[in-house]
Amino acid sequence: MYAIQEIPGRGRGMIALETIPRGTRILSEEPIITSLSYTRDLSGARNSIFQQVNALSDTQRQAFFSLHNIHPYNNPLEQSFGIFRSVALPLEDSAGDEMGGIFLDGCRINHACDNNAQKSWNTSINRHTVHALQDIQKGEEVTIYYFGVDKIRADRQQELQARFGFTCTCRLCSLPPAMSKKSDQRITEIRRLHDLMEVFMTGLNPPPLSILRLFENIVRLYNEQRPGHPGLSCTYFDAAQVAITHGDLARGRVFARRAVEEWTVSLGSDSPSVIQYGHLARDLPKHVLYARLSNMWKTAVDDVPHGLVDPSDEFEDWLWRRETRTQPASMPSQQQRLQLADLRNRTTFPNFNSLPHEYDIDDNFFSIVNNGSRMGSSTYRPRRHWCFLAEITITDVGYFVRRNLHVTDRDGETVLLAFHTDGRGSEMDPWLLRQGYTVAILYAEYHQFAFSPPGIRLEDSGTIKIFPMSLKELLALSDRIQEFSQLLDGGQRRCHGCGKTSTSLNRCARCSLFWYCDKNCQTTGWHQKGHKVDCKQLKDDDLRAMFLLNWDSLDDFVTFPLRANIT
Ligand SMILES: C[S@@+](CC[C@H](N)C(=O)[O-])C[C@H]1O[C@@H](n2cnc3c(N)ncnc32)[C@H](O)[C@@H]1O
Repeated sequence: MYAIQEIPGRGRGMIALETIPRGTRILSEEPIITSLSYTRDLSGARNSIFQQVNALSDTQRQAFFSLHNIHPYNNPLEQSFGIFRSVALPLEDSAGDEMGGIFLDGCRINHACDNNAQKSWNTSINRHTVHALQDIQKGEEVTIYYFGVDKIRADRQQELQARFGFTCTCRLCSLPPAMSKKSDQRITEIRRLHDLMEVFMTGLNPPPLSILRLFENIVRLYNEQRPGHPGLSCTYFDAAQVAITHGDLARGRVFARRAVEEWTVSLGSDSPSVIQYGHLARDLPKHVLYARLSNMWKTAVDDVPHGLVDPSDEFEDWLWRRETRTQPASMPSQQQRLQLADLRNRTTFPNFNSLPHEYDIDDNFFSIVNNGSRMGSSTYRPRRHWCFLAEITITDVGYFVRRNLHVTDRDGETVLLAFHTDGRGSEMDPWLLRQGYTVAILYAEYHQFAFSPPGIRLEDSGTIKIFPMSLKELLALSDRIQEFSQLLDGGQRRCHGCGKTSTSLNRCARCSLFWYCDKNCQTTGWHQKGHKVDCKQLKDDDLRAMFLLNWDSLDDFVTFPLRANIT
């Protein structure tokens, strides 16, 4: 499959003698010399290596002494140690201790930052393996990545020079500056998301949707960096764990299978990861983490929506629990304009994870003006109004510089709401800053804080309103308004007292949103159907305006008090 050959400017290297398909095991090799870490016992390691060299056959010893050595030496003992330090590859002994080893072919493989093969020590078979990460063409050099994690170009160059004595000229290192910068940005972003994940994971009950979003972004960045990136397997596996800890066996199985597929390609079907997790993917309900944190995402293993094929955009939407994309808002018809807002409408009242990201132009919320190109001087403006609704769950998250709250949306996602307003939150009525009350934030955006998980950075106190009721109560009120206040076909409405529909009902003189046949029905509505409470709440002009505003068309931004914006 391969030959070890001289390659101009790189010493010797491994060349494919035929096309090697992705996932092929190119090499499976035992070490001829091993040593524990020499930093602990330098002279012991040096002597042990030299003894092993002397015990090799003549052919092997000759092959060993022809290996690459970047260290100066005066005698065969120093030479042996220099070679070992220059080219040894990591392995584990049977006790799990980390060691280094010499592999006559494995140690000939050169580095590329966009390597086409993956090296690994396989503890199931005690061999060093190399697998093709992509199809490798006949005559192409087989390359591996000398580091453990992705690094930006400058760091790679500096470390390859310092540790291995060469300047890398691979495709990734030779990209034009703009593309190289983009690649570095992706690598930095992947690292940042991994760090963020660590922060999340140390929390007591990390918000699962936010974590899933993190993994989704990491997978996207890996794929943009290069398809089949070896980091994908662990990310899919982490996503599987999040799904199953919340009872979602269907997605857990898809993620686990993807992880196992990627590991099979890069490590082989006999690798410990594939053996252990392949079994897990087949028997998820028995996993120790199953529903460990909650059962809020409960699904059975086969609960994949009917008709969805993997891969397809719809399948990915389902898998990553993406809010289904809504149609861009168009001008509402006269009939629609007469409709009262439904606070359960997810386009107008999105949950946290469906909010536009502050640096993203989301077609659902923004449209381009000036007809210019996206890169040019054109600007964007919201195409509709939207409002984030969430219940205050913690009122005193750090009081020192500004007021910070924790709020929870209707999907159970808890996020930080940080007051970056002029008064840093002091302009809020303290009586309203209570656990269990509901915040409404106009034009809220998904903000990535530097030192805490994503949340909402509130800049304008005119865009927030707190209603003294729980989110559940607010949504229930919205449901009643949908049922009893909407104009039905033929100009009818439904009586809130007796439920009959008619064209000649009288409306409540106080709130003007509920309709009744007569005094009797109004008394029934007031005392038996809760209108006494609703009507009192609806005295707040802003609450009434939430239902009356035409959210679908935007002439100008609106702020609280909203009443002024109702025509
Ligand atoms: C493990 S050895 C690889 C085999 C080596 N080329 C040989 O002739 O035995 C590592 C050394 O190979 C060379 N090397 C590896 N990757 C290289 C690359 N992309 N460009 C230039 N030299 C490289 C460097 O001298 C490095 O110290």
